[in-house]
Amino acid sequence: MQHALRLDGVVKRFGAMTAVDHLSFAVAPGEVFGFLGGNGAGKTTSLRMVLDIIRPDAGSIEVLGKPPGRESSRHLGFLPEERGLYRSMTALETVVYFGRLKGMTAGDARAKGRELLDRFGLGANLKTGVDKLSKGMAQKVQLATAVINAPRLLILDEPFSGLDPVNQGLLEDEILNAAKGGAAVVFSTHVMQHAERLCDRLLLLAKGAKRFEGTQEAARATLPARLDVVARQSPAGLDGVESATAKGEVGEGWTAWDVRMAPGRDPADLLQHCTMAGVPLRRFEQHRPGLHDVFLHIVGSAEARA
Ligand SMILES: Nc1ncnc2c1ncn2[C@@H]1O[C@H](COP(=O)(O)OP(=O)(O)OP(=O)(O)O)[C@@H](O)[C@H]1O
Repeated sequence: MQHALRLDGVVKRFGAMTAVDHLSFAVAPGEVFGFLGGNGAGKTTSLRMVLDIIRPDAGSIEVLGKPPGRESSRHLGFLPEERGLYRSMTALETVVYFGRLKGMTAGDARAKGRELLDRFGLGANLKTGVDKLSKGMAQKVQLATAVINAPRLLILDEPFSGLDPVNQGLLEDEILNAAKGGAAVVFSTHVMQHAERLCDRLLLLAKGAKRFEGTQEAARATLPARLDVVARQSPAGLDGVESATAKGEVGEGWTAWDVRMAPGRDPADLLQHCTMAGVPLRRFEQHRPGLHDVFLHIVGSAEARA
C-alpha cells in the first residue's frame, strides 16, 4: 500500500451548498499532513467522510487501502472536533473501552491506557470520573482514546483548541512520535504556528475546494518575494521590482527600502542586476514569509473572488 489515505474527486453537498468540491489528495505513511482552511471551508465534512460518518455524493476514498468502514477502523485513530466522553466512566475505563472497540485485549488496553494517561500527566486521575476532569484533562483522555491502538492513520480535527501551551507541546510531541513510528497523521487547524512546526506537507482548503497542496517551502514560494534593501537610490523601476517603499535614512546618503518583487520574480536576479549595473547596496535580505501570510494570500484571495 502506497498511501494511508487517498481522496479522489470527492464531493459533498448539503442541499444547494457544495461543502466539499472535487477534493483529491493523498497522505503517505509516516507523513504529517496539515489540513488547513478557514471556518466553514469543509475540513470537518471531509474528515467525517474519511471516517464513514457521512458518505460522499461523488468521488472515492481509500483508508489504508480500503473503502472507509469497519475494516479499516481498527487501525484508525480519531480525535473529533466536538469532544465528548461517556460521563459515567473513569479516565482509565474510557480509554480501555476504546481500546477494546479497536480489538485490543482487556489486558493490553489497560496496560497501554495506564501508560498513555501517565505520559499525559493524568497518572493520578486514572480513577477520576471524566465528568470531574477539567476540559483540557478530558481532552487528553480523548487523545489517549485516539492513539491507544497505535493507529496507522491518525486523524485529529482541531486538536489544539482548548489546550494550554504545555499540553499543546505534549500533543505536538505525540503527533511527531506517531509519524516517526510510521503512522500517517492528518490534522486540521486554524493555528498556523502548529502547522509550521509539524507539517511535512499541507493542503489549503477554501469553500470546499483545494487551493494548494505541497510542502511548506512550496507554500511560501507562492507569495511574491519581499526584501529589506539598503541602497543609495530607490530600487523602484529595477527589473522585477513591483514596489519599493522607503523606510528611512540610515546615514551617509543610504536609505532602507521595503522591496516587493513582482509575482514569480526571483530576488537573485535583482541582486545580479544590481551587481552588473553597479547599483551600490549595503544590505539585501529576503523575508521568509510565515504560513499565516501564505494562508491569507491563498485563502484570502480565493474567498475574495467567490
Ligand atoms: N450536516 C450539515 N448540514 C448542512 N450543512 C452543513 C452540514 N455540515 C456542514 N455543513 C456546512 O458545510 C460547510 C463546511 O462545514 P465544515 O464543518 O466542514 O467546515 P470546517 O472547515 O470544519 O469549519 P470550522 O473550521 O469552522 O470547523 C459549512 O458551510 C457548513 O455550514
